[in-house]
Amino acid sequence: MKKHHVEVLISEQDVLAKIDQLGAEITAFYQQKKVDKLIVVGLLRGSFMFMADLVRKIDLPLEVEFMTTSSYGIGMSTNHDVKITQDLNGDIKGEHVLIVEDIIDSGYTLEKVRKILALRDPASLAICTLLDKPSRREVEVPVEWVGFAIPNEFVIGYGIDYAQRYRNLSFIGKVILEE
Ligand SMILES: O=P(O)(O)OC[C@H]1O[C@H](OP(=O)(O)OP(=O)(O)O)[C@H](O)[C@@H]1O
Ligand SMILES: Nc1nc2[nH]cnc2c(=O)[nH]1
Ligand SMILES: [Mg+2]
Repeated sequence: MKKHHVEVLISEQDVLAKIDQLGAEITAFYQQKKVDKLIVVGLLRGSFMFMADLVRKIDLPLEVEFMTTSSYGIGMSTNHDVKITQDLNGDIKGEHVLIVEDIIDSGYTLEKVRKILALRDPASLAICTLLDKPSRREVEVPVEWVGFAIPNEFVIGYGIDYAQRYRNLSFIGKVILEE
């Protein structure tokens, strides 16, 4: 870990207000489609906190699943080699699936997960990400719900790490490198 400090980018209050809004939009969308059950898939580890708060704001019958992906290791850049280190437990054929992610940056993680899950024939597949860094995109991925579009800063907190630290912060911060 390089010498650095952390500044607040999005406050806890703003994060929680956005999640209220996302939960209401997601609920209305699937109610309108008369979906009777949703499978919400969180991508570990980054999405664990967002997932926990978001599902409490989705007022639909749902099941929770997790998949573990990894591409950033201990540094600040992706190696583009996204690994699925733990798969879903259940079958999603014929199910309505919502993928929940903390951040989309290059797009490689969500592109891979979206492709893999689409091959399993779900009834529908959608993505909700809390953060989006559009200026960093290297591969295009359709994303149905975005919480905040953010500038090209290395962010941490609210589940997101720098070398595995800071996941426990309640706000989204940015890492400022020193020297
Ligand atoms: O759009 P991309 O460039 O693929 O980057 C986004 C992904 O990178 C981070 O995960 P990471 O692989 O670091 O693992 P983690 O979720 O365990 O922190 C983040 O949580 C996203 O999953
Ligand atoms: N911690 C962290 N992981 C990321 N993965 C992709 N973008 C980011 C980022 O800004 N911060
Ligand atoms: Mg991740």
